[in-house]
Amino acid sequence: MPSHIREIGPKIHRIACIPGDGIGVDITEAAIQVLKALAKATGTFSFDFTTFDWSSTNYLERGWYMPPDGLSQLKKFDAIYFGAVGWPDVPDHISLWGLILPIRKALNQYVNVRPTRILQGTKSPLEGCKREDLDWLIIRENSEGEYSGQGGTSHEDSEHTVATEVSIFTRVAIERIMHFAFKAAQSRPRKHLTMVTKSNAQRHGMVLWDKIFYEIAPSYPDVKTEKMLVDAMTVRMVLNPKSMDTIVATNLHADILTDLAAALSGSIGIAPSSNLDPTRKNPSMFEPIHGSAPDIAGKGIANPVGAFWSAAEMVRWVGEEKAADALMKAVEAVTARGVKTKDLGGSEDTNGVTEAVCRELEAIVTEGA
Ligand SMILES: NC(=O)c1ccc[n+]([C@@H]2O[C@H](COP(=O)([O-])OP(=O)(O)OC[C@H]3O[C@@H](n4cnc5c(N)ncnc54)[C@H](O)[C@@H]3O)[C@@H](O)[C@H]2O)c1
Ligand SMILES: O=C(O)[C@H](O)[C@@H](O)C(=O)O
Ligand SMILES: [K+]
Ligand SMILES: [Mn+2]
Repeated sequence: MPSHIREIGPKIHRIACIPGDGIGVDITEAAIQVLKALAKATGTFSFDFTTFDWSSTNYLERGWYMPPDGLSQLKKFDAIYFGAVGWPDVPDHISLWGLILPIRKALNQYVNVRPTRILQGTKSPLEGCKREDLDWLIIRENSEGEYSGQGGTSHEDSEHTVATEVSIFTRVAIERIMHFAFKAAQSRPRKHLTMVTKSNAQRHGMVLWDKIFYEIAPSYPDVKTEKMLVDAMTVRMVLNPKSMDTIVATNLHADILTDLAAALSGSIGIAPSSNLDPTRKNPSMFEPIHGSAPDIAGKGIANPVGAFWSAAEMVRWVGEEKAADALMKAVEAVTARGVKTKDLGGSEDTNGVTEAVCRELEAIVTEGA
């Protein structure tokens, strides 16, 4: 189209979908259904979905997860929606390093944003924990640390086997994640940032991590800061959830803490994540934090709420704030009515929850128009 001709009609957001494996497929399908309903109800934008069949099943047949130009194909999209990768017949390090990790790294998605809340009509397994007592935003370093992929194995299959798994911490990556975390903390009412570390035992990388946190803190004088060792952090999350707000942690620490956070908020099935390239030079990627759940795959019972919440974050990232709010409102209206999957104590299946959210969306958007 010549540049002087303005595009007419609703805005189109081009989304790459990678359902992957197991329940990744079920929940991506559910998310696409809900996103289509959202676009239809608002009438002001639409999605153009392209699905990529990059999965463990196809890896076993083809010998690759992504084709050689896979990453450059993804770069053409406005955002990426991801299900889950990993299946028992492929070693987990092959699947993770074949698909999700190269995308996060090559597309410079150096932040992983993982919010935790207790949704309406659901409850925490913690006795007496009210909805307002647990509201966290966990900022995960998403490019290096324990996930740098450095190391190797020598003398394999012998009694002298040596394997190293080297964590890498760079000033550049620590500075950018800390700035992101401080800004995130600043944007929330409590303006409180907890830095998670293990600098008592890990005396190089983690010490640099702490040092840069304290170097950067004075640039955000309105943010209250504190430091927590990761082991003590697990105790505090369980015993005193109310005492925390925004949290910044390394790649591995935040991976583990966010599964715990999800469980404390009711279920791993509700937790969303955004793999962001804050520079916006590359598309960002949105996925629930859970994996492919082989134990429940193919049964149609996976909780799609984490997938919908991730989809809402994607909608917000591409600039449709009002639509993102409407989607979350619809999800919570549905959970509030008790329309929930088994992991949340309900009796609905994936499809039942998905259709309820689609119906709710129409009502909410019409009401708000
Ligand atoms: N980003 C990713 O794609 C990602 C994330 C985590 C794990 N994995 C991979 O997934 C595979 C399985 O890993 P795992 O079993 O450790 O973790 P998992 O998150 O897949 O499952 C853990 C438990 O939570 C339950 N669960 C997860 N999501 C649910 C949902 N939406 N609704 C209801 N219950 C749900 C599962 O049934 C299981 O009992 C492995 O291959 C792993 O490497 C991938
Ligand atoms: O990053 C990881 O460890 C896995 O992809 C998964 O566990 C996740 O949390 O994204
Ligand atoms: K996932
Ligand atoms: Mn994880």
